[in-house]
Amino acid sequence: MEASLSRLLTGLSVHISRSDGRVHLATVKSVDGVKSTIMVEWHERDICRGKEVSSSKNSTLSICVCVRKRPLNKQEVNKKEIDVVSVPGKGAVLVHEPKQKVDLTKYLDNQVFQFDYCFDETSTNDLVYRFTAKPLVQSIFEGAMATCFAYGQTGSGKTHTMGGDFTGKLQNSSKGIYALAAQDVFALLSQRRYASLDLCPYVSFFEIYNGKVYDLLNKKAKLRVLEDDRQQVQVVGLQEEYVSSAEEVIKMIEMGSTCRTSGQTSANANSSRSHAVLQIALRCSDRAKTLHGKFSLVDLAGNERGTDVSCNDRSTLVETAEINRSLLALKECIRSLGRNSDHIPFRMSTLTKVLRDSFIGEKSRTCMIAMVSPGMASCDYTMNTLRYADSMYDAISQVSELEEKVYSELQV
Ligand SMILES: Nc1ncnc2c1ncn2[C@@H]1O[C@H](COP(=O)(O)OP(=O)(O)OP(=O)(O)O)[C@@H](O)[C@H]1O
Repeated sequence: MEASLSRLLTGLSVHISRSDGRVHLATVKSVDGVKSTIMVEWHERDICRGKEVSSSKNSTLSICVCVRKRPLNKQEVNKKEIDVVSVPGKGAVLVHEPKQKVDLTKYLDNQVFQFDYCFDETSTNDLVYRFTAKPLVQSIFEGAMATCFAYGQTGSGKTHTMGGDFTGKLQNSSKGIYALAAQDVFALLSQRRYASLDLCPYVSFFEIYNGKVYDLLNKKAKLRVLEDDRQQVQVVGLQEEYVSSAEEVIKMIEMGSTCRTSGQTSANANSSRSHAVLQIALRCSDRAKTLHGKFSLVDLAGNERGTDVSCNDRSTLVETAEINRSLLALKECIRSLGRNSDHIPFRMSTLTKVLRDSFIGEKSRTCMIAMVSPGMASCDYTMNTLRYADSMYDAISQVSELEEKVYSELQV
């Protein structure tokens, strides 16, 4: 993990603020993952200066787009699949796309994409969490509506990243972003600076399948989505349970995930056709339980459905159309958010409707983690995933430099 972290950050240019107000452009020289510190160097009146500073400050960015590459799995290794994805560092990802010239000679077309962060196959969930969802947890204590999406083709690692590891039907959720976020919510709740807010955490967990909402904490009850005349969207009857520990949240995730997959012929195939949404809401302890901040963590449906036109039975076509619509709507909403547009097209799909809070207001914070499979057989899907993420990254005009996001708040 330390090696990955170091590769990700070393060489980056960062702005550091001195206590007297001066700001220097410095370079990250090394990273100490154990002490959570980084060594930075800068030039001051031609003299090279260095300082070890804490890297634990949070980002202030409103939208962050990242890529995570999973390792080749056993099957791919057995089939001697070629790894066509490289993550050289500094937010870049390369796809070595196999192509053929008119004279039939084969060659690799190297496609380069740039994102906020790219995580290679050695990166742990913990590392991915630190750079993606962790800064959003703090933001909900400051009143934000935060959302973290896992996007990608079936089998690319969305559930592994969000929900933790599955062995058969058993799930170990404690290592997924859902659980890591829940643990941090409870850690922050006990901090003195937030204790005075008297906030209570509540959890809901639901899935959206074919444009319908099902409550995963209430026996998969089918729920209606209504919008009132003040444009407030309500999922009528959604169970929202008070939680007193991260362990309780983990139990709910495991229970809800079982409910999500039970009764289906193929658990994985089903999960890839629905969007799962875990929400952690912080409410004031007043009578009305006023909403203070909310974190929505979304494990999206597999995006390959949207491009796969080979299957034409009716239910699959309906599913495909719905997934297409919702992923397109999501892209448009995030692009509009990134451009600070007045119009957010959240009514385009049930997914964006129920997440309306996430796309409006100044306090909205979003993170998209695009998962890619490394094998050559997945190359087209990988390219589609990266193009989708790239169109969001591209649209985020107010995105500041990578170094500013991570370090500009550092005080030396
Ligand atoms: N980064 C990773 N490191 C190790 N194993 C991984 C990683 N990502 C995914 N896997 C493994 O790959 C398999 C498929 O991953 P996962 O179920 O998370 O994919 P998915 O994108 O959620 O698929 P679906 O859309 O079908 O739900 C799982 O066995 C998972 O444990």
